Amino acid sequence: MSEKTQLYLNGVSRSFDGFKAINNLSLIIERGEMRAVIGPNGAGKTTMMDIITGKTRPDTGEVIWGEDTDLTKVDEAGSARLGIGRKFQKPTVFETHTVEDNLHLSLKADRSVFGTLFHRTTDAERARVDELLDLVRLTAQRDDLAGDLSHGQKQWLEIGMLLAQDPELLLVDEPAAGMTDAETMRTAELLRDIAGKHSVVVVEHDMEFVRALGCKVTVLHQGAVLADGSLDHVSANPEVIETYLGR
Ligand SMILES: Nc1ncnc2c1ncn2[C@@H]1O[C@H](COP(=O)(O)OP(=O)(O)OP(=O)(O)O)[C@@H](O)[C@H]1O
Repeated sequence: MSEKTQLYLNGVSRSFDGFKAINNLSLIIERGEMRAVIGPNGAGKTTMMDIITGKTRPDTGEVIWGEDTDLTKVDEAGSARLGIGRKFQKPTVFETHTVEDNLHLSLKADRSVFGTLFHRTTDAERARVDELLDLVRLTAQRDDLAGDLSHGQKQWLEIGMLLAQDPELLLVDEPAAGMTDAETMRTAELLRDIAGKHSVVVVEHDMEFVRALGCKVTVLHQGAVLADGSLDHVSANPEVIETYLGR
């Protein structure tokens, strides 16, 4: 494993009632890399993310974080503490709080309740919130209630809330689902801005969006890697066309 490796999956399998949802899956994500994961329904994309975050234990195989941390021994809270942030498909923001307060609350999330109650916002925290607002394209909406944002804006806010925790890896599940075309393209730009500083793994079905991400693509099928490389490279693969793109 090289020093650049952030996440290493080797020979990972997981069955549910005899059905192999993940079947000898191997994958390496480098530090700062963005990777798109595509594949038909039931290919194992969600199960793969469940295994990375410690929600699901693999039956066999290695899941290593950084140099030598065994993620198969860690639960979801533990993986979050290690620096793995996960964005589920449905946005979960504090609807009755402003956009800005949502970000402040996320910065403080690792404090005890007592600490949060008596905490005074520091200049450094204010600067960090400004930076996050800018990054997630919500500076103009900072005083709006999160509940009043569009679906796409809520997704960006939640990405900002995860970034407030400064994760080393961000797992993002179908961010473009339900977005307008313009929001979809802005989301791709946003994720491109985040990559480099953070590793980003994006599960997605929208091929226009995947193209806009401009990153390496991994095609999952029946719980294993069917192909990987550039979108053009995997799109020309006859097996990928047969099992996924040609449908
Ligand atoms: N907890 C579980 N119990 C039983 N079967 C499960 C469980 N989790 C996943 N599976 C099965 O494992 C297979 C892979 O599912 P998974 O959700 O990982 O696929 P996916 O690639 O994310 O699909 P989609 O694109 O539809 O979200 C499916 O056949 C699913 O029914």
